Amino acid sequence: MLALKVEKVKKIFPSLNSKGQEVLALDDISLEVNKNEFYSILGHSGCGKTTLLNLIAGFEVPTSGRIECAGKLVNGPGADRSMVFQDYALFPWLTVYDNIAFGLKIKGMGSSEVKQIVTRFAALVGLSQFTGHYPHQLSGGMRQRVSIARALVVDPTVLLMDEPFAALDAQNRGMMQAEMIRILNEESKTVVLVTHSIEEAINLSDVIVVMTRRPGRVKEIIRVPEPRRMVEDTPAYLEIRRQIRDLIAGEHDVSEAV
Ligand SMILES: Nc1ncnc2c1ncn2[C@@H]1O[C@H](COP(=O)(O)OP(=O)(O)OP(=O)(O)O)[C@@H](O)[C@H]1O
Repeated sequence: MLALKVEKVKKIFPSLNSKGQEVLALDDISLEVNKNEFYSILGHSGCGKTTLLNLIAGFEVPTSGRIECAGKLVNGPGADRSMVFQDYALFPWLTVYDNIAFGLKIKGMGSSEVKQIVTRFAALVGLSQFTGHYPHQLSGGMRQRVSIARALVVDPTVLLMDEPFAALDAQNRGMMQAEMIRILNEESKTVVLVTHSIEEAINLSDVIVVMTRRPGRVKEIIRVPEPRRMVEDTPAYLEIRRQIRDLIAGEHDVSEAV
């Protein structure tokens, strides 16, 4: 079953400068993401990865083409798509409990049901002991777990993640990748992740989309042979990493505008 369909999407941004040049950010992007598949988007800086996520989230509108989530046309933000941001975007004045509960309360859910769901997801991300803490009392990795729990409680059709672990040091980053695999094993989800890390994409994904430089187009779609079970430094791992590195390195640095 298709969770997400991106069909021939183009995005042109109006000029930000006095020269009046519009920016063709994305061109002819088509993707079909099945339920419970994990997609990663890789590509050079400025190729439109965040723009693609923002279009799927409904924060931006495509110039042409269409996006469907579970068969429904995306025409604005919705609870069927939640986003995890690099900078966590937590509410600093709310406790971990209230940050996680936020989307449920907005839906008007009663407090006993909210408590049941928040307790379950706080445990899922390993924060049961910290529900009374405020974000400033947590490490970066813990804040990102709150952000992931907050995104998951509303049971989105698609979880969108924009470089969620980029602000973490290498050790925490590795830990969060392992956590993500554990969470997805317990709570199957359709995910679209934007990352700059080839290794992160290989470790987490079923499918890796390599984009061209701007205007961002789909350059190659690669299926990971053993999703979430690839062992680093084995020949299969090194081969897929080489393939992706070559694809990205093969993109020349030419700026284009329309
Ligand atoms: N609101 C906007 N108005 C004008 N141009 C924009 C806007 N948002 C993005 N762009 C341009 O669109 C292109 C794609 O930007 P985007 O942030 O999606 O790239 P990215 O691949 O996510 O980059 P990075 O990896 O550096 O985060 C860039 O040239 C950017 O300057």
